[in-house]
Amino acid sequence: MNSSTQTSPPLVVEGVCKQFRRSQSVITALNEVDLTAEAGEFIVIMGASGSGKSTLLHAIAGLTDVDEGKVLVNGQDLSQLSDVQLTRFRGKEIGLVFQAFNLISSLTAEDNIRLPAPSSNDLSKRVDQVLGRLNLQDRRLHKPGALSGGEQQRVAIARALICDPAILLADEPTGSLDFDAGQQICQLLHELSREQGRTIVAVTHEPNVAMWADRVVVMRDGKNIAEFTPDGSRDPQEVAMQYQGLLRRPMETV
Ligand SMILES: Nc1ncnc2c1ncn2[C@@H]1O[C@H](COP(=O)(O)OP(=O)(O)OP(=O)(O)O)[C@@H](O)[C@H]1O
Repeated sequence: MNSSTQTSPPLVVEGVCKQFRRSQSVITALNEVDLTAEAGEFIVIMGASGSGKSTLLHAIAGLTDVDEGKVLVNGQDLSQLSDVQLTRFRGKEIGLVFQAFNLISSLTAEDNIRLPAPSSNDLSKRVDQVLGRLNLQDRRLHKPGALSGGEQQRVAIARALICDPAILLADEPTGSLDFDAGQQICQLLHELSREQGRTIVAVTHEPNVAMWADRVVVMRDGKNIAEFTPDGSRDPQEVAMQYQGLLRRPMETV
């Protein structure tokens, strides 16, 4: 681990570029993206389809190599790690949550949560803590098929938190949920960032999700062109107006 671990922000993205080659064409998915996230910040990334949101999240998770620039998590430059080191580092420092939950259907909620954690003397205590915090104690022995969508996503978040990662990344975390369940997940992410000083970065299309963020980063054509701070009124229309206003501004003024 890098010696600057103690003082570095949990997440620094510096000048990251990523292109994909498709037969004759080259697609610029990320174009010199810079982003710093502090401990306890809940950041939401919004942008039109194809603007590079998922590619950025994957680059932060070390799931996608970048062509230029670097991603530092807790001071560690991901590009300096071998594949084995990166897998180990990701398991410890980066929690991942997906739209489709990605739980193992044959395992109970408790065993899904336990899965990524190396066995240790205090693992059972940690599992109990996480189950308790996510209000899942009475669901611990249920398999995913016997859980609601919101409960499944809470299990997925518990699994992402079990190793106490520096950052939690969520790709459309409410995309498979109805409105109420989605709002509960947003509130939970908001509370986790506050209570635990956890840095959370979520990708979404929905103003209903973005309104819970400390900071909304707006992406267009692979570039984070602007950002704004929701005013705390939890008004999705207000967030949608701010977002659309920034998105419509000509490139030279943003
Ligand atoms: N593996 C890949 N191979 C080729 N092109 C890709 C690949 N992944 C992403 N792209 C392209 O890169 C651009 C950015 O894609 P990305 O998935 O990051 O956008 P997004 O903002 O997350 O979109 P959406 O909201 O639809 O999920 C798009 O033009 C996409 O087609």
